[in-house]
Amino acid sequence: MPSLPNEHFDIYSARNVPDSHSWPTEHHVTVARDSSFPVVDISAPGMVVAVGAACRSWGAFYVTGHGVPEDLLRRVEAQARRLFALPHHRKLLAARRSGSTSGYGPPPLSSFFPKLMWSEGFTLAGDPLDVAAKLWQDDHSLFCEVMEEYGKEMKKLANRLMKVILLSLGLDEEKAGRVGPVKELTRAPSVLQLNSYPPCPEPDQAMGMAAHTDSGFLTVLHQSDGAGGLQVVGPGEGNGPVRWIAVPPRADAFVVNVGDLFHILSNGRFKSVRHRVVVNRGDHRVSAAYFIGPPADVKVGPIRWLLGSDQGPVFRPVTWPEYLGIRARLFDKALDSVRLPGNRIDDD
Ligand SMILES: O=C(O)CCC(=O)C(=O)O
Ligand SMILES: [Fe+2]
Repeated sequence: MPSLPNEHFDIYSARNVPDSHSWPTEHHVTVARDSSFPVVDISAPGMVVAVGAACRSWGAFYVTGHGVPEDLLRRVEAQARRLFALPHHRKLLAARRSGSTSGYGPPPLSSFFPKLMWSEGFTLAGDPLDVAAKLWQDDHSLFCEVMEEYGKEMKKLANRLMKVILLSLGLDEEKAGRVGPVKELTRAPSVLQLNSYPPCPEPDQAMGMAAHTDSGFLTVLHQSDGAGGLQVVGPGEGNGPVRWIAVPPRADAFVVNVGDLFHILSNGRFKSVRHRVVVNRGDHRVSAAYFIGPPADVKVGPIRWLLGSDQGPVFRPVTWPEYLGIRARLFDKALDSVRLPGNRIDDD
């Protein structure tokens, strides 16, 4: 594991980027702002169509009108910063163990890359106390309260978003409520990933988080104010060079990403968005990514109401853990490996 103490290089006090963290330059291609990156106010009339269009073309959008109190966002960020400010040896007390999702360590996707990333994270899967009690003996109640409150708000928002997105696929209210994996969302695990990207003396050489798609249904991401760093691949991938588009922080918005399981559920209609994080010289960025997915025992396949005589299922059904197992072996070839032969995706 890259975070073993004897291999530890402290990215918080680094004066240069060592070879272990130096990424080849093809990882730093074209970056542009794109004013057509979708912004959807989910409290506004007519937003169902806008959400659907965003999921099809970008697989990501800013969501505003979400109702999550600003004050809670500030408290989450403050607690995340307090966590990352702990000395490395203390953080290691909550190190992510193999076979477990929770805990401290490099980004979970690190094992797929030969170079180390300029970030670290805490994964809170289930009760935040499991992690917090290892770090603070008496002083964890505020951290836990804030993360639990945030988890509840995120679950509410997630359910709302899932419903809207299903309506955008043309399902009526009754059918949207009957889609198996979605109906079961209330017993789905909550997974919150807190990420820390310290300032980097040579940002062009380092990588905050390498390009990937998320595995679940949706990710709801809050990023701290400042220089930003999140980039997504814009529409039109496959026709010419990849266009990495910056998605800077907005105080009034979360970024929503469509993940691989929603790509499967929508039978390929929605794009599972490739994204990455670059770092900067002056700003210590933190983010909180809330992952929404089905309970472990629920199989996810294309929604049957989306299938017809001219459109068969493009993917075979998989559970989330099964899919994570496939990703652990194949990483970005995982979706292809659950694709059924002979069916293709219609591009809208
Ligand atoms: O920090 C960010 O903006 C993105 C984090 C992310 O992509 C992830 O945790 O999967
Ligand atoms: Fe991600």
